[in-house]
Amino acid sequence: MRVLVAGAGATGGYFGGRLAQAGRDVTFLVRERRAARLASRGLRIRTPVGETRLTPQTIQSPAGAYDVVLVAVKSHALDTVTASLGPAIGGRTVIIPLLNGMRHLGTLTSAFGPEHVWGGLCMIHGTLDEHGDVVQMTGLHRLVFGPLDGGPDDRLDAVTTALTGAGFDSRASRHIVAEMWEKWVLLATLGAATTLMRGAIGAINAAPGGPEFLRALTAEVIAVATAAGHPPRPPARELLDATIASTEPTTSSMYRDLVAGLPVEADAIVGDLVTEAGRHGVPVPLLAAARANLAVYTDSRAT
Ligand SMILES: NC(=O)C1=CN([C@@H]2O[C@H](COP(=O)(O)OP(=O)(O)OC[C@H]3O[C@@H](n4cnc5c(N)ncnc54)[C@H](OP(=O)(O)O)[C@@H]3O)[C@@H](O)[C@H]2O)C=CC1
Ligand SMILES: CC(C)(CO)C(=O)C(=O)O
Repeated sequence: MRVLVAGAGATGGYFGGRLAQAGRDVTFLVRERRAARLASRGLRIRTPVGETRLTPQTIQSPAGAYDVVLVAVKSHALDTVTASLGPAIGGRTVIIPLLNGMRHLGTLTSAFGPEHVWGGLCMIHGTLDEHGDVVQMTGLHRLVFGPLDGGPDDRLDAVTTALTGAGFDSRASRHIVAEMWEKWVLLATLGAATTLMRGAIGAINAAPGGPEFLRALTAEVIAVATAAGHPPRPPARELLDATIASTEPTTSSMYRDLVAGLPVEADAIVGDLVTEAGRHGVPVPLLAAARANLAVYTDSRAT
């Protein structure tokens, strides 16, 4: 199976790199500067247990169809990458986005049709270092994917074979929309809390009023997801409760971006939940404050 990974950043570089390392036919769709960096340094992946260096196949525009396209760009790059993907999409191509939030499903489905777009999510604490090398900061590395309607799909077995057994946790799901919402709830809580408080979950829990703040924010996010028809199921609730109670320096990719002065996915991760809350009449003062905080940050970057 030919796999195209659009974006060779923290997530695309990690999961695409691991697939390539496992001998899968992987090509990265990258822009000029990233292509030059990958050509000179290779794709280096640093993990808590060691470092790998690969020589990745890269292209700057697709010239033919792929069987699987993993979309691994930030939400602000989605329109541009979507516009460039056309030639990569053949009759049976499956597009699996790794983006956080849900809005990208609409963008991809409008551009390519529902028959091509599956759901997907990844769990990793990843970043790029000053050399552009991929850094997996903890042992977490999970990929989940599946048809949006959960129904049978004659491409599922081949896609599953292509994306599993490559040195990270990976599985197909018949409930991918529920799993994406559950991940969104977790990530929005983490992202809103850490960016608003400018600190990790452990530091927030050590602050006076910090645990109460985290519990109140979590309750808001769960209330929105529940009103939208996607209440997190018990295992997701348990993970969320454990995450917000943590004393560890747990952060989110949005927090790491903010601290680095990079653009943040404010609308896709937090803003859309506030909009959803408004639609259902759910009061979300803390989430709204997190959205305002991110808007101030975004405006300050522009000036
Ligand atoms: N990092 C993490 O820990 C996690 C991130 N996520 C989610 O995954 C998604 C991707 O995030 P992440 O991998 O961290 O982001 P990164 O910023 O690390 O990587 C995104 C990559 O996309 C590339 N890109 C942007 N526009 C284009 C384009 N038009 N064509 C080709 N490549 C392009 C950028 O390359 P260039 O160098 O050219 O700018 C960059 O390398 C986000 O939605 C994020 O929320 C999910 C789980 C964990
Ligand atoms: C849930 C978490 C923290 C890990 O995958 C994440 O998705 C992120 O940091 O963007």
